[in-house]
Amino acid sequence: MNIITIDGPAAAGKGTIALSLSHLINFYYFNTGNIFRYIAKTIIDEGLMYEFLINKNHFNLNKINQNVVFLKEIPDLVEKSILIDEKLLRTQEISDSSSIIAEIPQVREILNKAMRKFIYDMLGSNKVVGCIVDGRDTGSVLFPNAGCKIFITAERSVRTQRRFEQIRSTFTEDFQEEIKKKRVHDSLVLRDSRDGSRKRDPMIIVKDTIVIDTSKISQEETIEQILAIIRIKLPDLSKDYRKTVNFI
Ligand SMILES: Nc1ncnc2c1ncn2[C@@H]1O[C@H](COP(=O)(O)OP(=O)(O)OP(=O)(O)O)[C@@H](O)[C@H]1O
Ligand SMILES: Nc1ccn([C@@H]2O[C@H](COP(=O)(O)O)[C@@H](O)[C@H]2O)c(=O)n1
Repeated sequence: MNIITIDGPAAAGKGTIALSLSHLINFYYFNTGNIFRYIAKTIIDEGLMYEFLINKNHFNLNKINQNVVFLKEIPDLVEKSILIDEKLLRTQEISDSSSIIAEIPQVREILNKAMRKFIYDMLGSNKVVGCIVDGRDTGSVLFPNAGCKIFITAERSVRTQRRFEQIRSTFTEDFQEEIKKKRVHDSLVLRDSRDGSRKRDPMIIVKDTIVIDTSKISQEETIEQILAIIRIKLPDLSKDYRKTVNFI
């Protein structure tokens, strides 16, 4: 199956690498984390986060139905999360909240179904050669039959530094929160812990996955390594793309 999954902990570089790679091999790129972030933003915007926190396992998802038609129009939800300005989803508050929301089995069930359908429809439409999907459980749960599974990681201190610099450089003053490295670090620790220990679909490395530690290598080197893996894992694709300079 022409699906490449890239999983890994927060700020490991999944999104950056997946996006560059998608341009190089002409795959559609889908960031599953943005879906969880979009739900978190909606719950926060509706003023329901407190209620969600104190009532986590019994939170009535229909409560946010009025504005996002959460349960009725799931495909719409995926579309909406794609269309939204990504900067709005990248605040510290949303990062933290999304991993809390992602612990709820009902949320995962609904979103997994919608995301799978979206990607299969995309592949079935023949508009794209393949899809790159990144997240935490894309190789283990979402697309266990993916042709190529990568797990990108990096030491926590490296990830903290990368995220800190990313926030500082990306956000305009309007979105700028008071950024403290300790806050960024603490948030990563918490998210890693929640994502790795939740009962439903935790972040794990399944056996047919190739792990790349990017702590000491550049983005370019990481991409080179992944292209080499793709050549082996998706040989038919490399045949189709023999003429594509970057892929040979
Ligand atoms: N060798 C590297 N590989 C990947 N990203 C790197 C590397 N060096 C620096 N970065 C930077 O690290 C930052 C974090 O990357 P990115 O946002 O892609 O992480 P992520 O794993 O998708 O995070 P999250 O899961 O929290 O969304 C980016 O600013 C990226 O440019
Ligand atoms: N497949 C996924 C993707 C994401 N999550 C949760 O969403 C949070 C935000 O994701 P980012 O990739 O944008 O950082 C993340 O911390 C996870 O809790 C998930 O559970 N499964």
